Amino acid sequence: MRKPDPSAPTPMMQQYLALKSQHPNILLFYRMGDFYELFYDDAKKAARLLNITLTARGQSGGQPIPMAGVPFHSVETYLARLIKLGESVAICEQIGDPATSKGPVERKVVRVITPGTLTDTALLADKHEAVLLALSEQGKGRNALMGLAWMSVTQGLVQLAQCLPQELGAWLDRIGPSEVIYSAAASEGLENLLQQRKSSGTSHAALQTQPAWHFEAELGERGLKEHLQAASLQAWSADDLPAAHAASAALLHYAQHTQGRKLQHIQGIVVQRDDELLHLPATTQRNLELVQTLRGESSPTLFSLLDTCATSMGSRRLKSWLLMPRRDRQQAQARLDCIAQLRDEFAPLPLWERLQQALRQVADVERISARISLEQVRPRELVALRHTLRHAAELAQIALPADSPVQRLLRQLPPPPGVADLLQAAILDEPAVLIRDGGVMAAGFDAELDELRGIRDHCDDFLLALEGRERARTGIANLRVQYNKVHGFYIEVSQGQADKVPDDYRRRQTLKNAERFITPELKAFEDKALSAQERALAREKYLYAQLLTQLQPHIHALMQLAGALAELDVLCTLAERSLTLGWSAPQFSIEPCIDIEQGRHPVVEARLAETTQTPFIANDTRMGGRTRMQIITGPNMGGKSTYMRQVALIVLLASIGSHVPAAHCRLGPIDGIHTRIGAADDLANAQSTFMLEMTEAAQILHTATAHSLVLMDEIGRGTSTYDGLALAGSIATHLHDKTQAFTLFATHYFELTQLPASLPHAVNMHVTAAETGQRIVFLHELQPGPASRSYGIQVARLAGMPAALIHHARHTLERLQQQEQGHSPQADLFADAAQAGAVDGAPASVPSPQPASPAEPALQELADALARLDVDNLTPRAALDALYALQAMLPDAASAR
Ligand SMILES: Nc1ncnc2c1ncn2[C@@H]1O[C@H](COP(=O)(O)OP(=O)(O)OP(=O)(O)O)[C@@H](O)[C@H]1O
Repeated sequence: MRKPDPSAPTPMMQQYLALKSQHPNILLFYRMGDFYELFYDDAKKAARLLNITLTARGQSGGQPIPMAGVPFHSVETYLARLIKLGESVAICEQIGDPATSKGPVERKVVRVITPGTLTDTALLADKHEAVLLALSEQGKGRNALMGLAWMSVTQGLVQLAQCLPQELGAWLDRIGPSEVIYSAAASEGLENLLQQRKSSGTSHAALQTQPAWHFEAELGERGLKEHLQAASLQAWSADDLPAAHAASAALLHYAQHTQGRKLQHIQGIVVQRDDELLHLPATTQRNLELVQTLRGESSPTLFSLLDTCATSMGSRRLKSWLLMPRRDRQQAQARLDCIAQLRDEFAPLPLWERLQQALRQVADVERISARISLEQVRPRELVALRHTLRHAAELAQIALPADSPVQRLLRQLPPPPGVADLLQAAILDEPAVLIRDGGVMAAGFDAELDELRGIRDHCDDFLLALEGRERARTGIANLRVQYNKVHGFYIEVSQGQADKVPDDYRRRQTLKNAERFITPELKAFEDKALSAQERALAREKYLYAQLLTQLQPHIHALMQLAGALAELDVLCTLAERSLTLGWSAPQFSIEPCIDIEQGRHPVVEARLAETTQTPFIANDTRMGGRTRMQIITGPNMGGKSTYMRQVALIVLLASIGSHVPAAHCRLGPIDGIHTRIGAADDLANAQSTFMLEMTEAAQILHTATAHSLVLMDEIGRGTSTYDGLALAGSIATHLHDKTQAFTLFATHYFELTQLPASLPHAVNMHVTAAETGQRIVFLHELQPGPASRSYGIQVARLAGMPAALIHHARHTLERLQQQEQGHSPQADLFADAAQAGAVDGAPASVPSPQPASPAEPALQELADALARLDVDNLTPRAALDALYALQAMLPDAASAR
């Protein structure tokens, strides 16, 4: 006999390795009793990521096998951490019976959890959509085309797009996927782009490659048709998109693979086209703090201010409206029409409030429906669904004028008939958390279950009744029906009475003083009773599965209902926000314009109201016609950034069909909002602040059009004054002459205020401040014309700089200003450029100083005299005298008088 090889893997390890080979790139959680164990490299990685102990089990090739494990009852916490880190996990369960297994228990990977395919309540935040995106590539060089297909598994809507490779970044910003899958044979360009976005922190999406053959256009088209049960995709305008079809092939395959089943709940496809959506690059999303603050927090943001939604479905929908606004105004106008009606009284409450009260009772129908389809739904979710269906039916009954905008939405609310009744009949009002434990199905739903439960619950009653009947039948007064673990149920009769038992009594056991019998009736009861508990549980599980099957045909209708509820919720929210925050409905025009009266920054306004209770100063914005560019100057802290952002936010809010924080707003066509505001150092990507600044500015110059809104905040400050000034001037001129975008250009370079002299569509604006003594008060009012001076030193003083330092800085400033008055090339930089008509907007090179005019020494004298004046200590009389004296010093004093 051959001796077993001690280094050969054990049967269990063989099983593990076979399973692991099917999931080579992700962590395999291998169930062993009360633990999930990980082995080899998986164990090392998990130990590092989860901070759990790395141990060893057995040996392989003479080496100990690394092992790490997590208890099964707390697995969700560990999974959540891994998913957050972008990892994917295959869950392998024991599916065989350990009692009857020879060798290792049969095991199977029952689900794969990945960042983009989450459906689990415990792993998925209520207000967050986990989006899976598949990317395919078609053609090469000038014919290259990217195909995109994406979905949230809990939403059941596949979205498709095609774009040029250079447009992919904008799409990735727009979609914000949690996970991206692409071909293992992807081009270097695609691989680099994805990796670079990840390493620079632009995207946190997990990246997964899939075999190239998963990206088959024909396969994708067929898959979509199957899901939609349609002969063609023409009705969705999605029939001629081979690259997107190829991506959807991989998308559907991957999603189904992770869920371990076909996705029944895919209810539609939407084709997104670049020219139909507003451009909102990642930088804009970040700079405008739409859903995240610059510090990465979730509040205060525009979304956090808006989101008073009654349901999570509404919150998710609102977020997607904010991040994917459309260019055409039809959709926005339709929403505005709804909001107008929702703001109306619907005695005794405004309509929005009446509806929102009902919506507060509504559960997350979208996710519940998806989980029904994936057979993951929990009993209590079904109870919540039942309640929701009743509320939806009531909402649908609200009498509104026929064909009014809200009525059209309400018409989509009647729930699929019969579903609420079925759920009512099938599920207990307060079922157990998991079907695993039983106690879920309602009484009266299934006769067999009722009987099994009856036996279990009424065992004692039955035995007492039987005892009574048998005593009467036999005439044996001390006959007793009893039970013990060894012999089960029996009828005990004392030895003296044993001869009175009827013929159907079978002897079970003879004791010294008694005989024990069983009857056919008692035997049948025993069979039922002993297994009633187990069988009741098995029956419940069976019935629950049957119920889910019965619900499958209604998924489509439930998903539609979810969509209507979500939309209604967002519209009610926008109506409420507009009333609470004092917003007004924007008007759309076909003429290019951004015309805002009394505009406010909604988030800064809310914060001011909360913290200091100071009012926000509203400002007007008039662009269009002649004016395309505002050069904005003014002191630090004056409100330049706030003003520029408020214009962008108002434009965005109007584009999604919301009211806006302004007294009045008229808006022409807008195709994108581009921003270049401040720069957080991109250390991770080893890009200098200045490099990043220029990269972002370059992107804007390439993508913005005459219909874009561009915000440029202090461009050029990351380099030397002359470089920065020259670049800032050139960029402004390019935006004015070439791009012709609506541009808000804030700058600290006073020289740039000379640009409007040569740029006919540019105007100077400044934020105001007042100085009292050495103090400065920011008025935050936007006024025409350039700022007269900056207040850097006053702001530094406000910031708490030491008094001595401020004093020193004042002196240095005075000296510098005096020198500049003598011979400053900077002051003339743009005047010169303007006169020379600077080619392509580039300011002319630094000009040589002009020959001194004969008046200059006299002016210098005058300036010196002015500087010497101690204005604070002058009496009114002395001040008047000083004024006369100064005037007399003017070179042509005589003519001046
Ligand atoms: N219109 C306004 N009404 C009331 N307060 C305002 C207004 N605009 C700005 N503020 C307040 O002033 C602060 C500074 O504004 P902001 O950052 O826009 O100034 P800035 O001119 O861009 O400054 P810097 O040039 O230093 O970047 C804001 O945080 C806000 O509290």
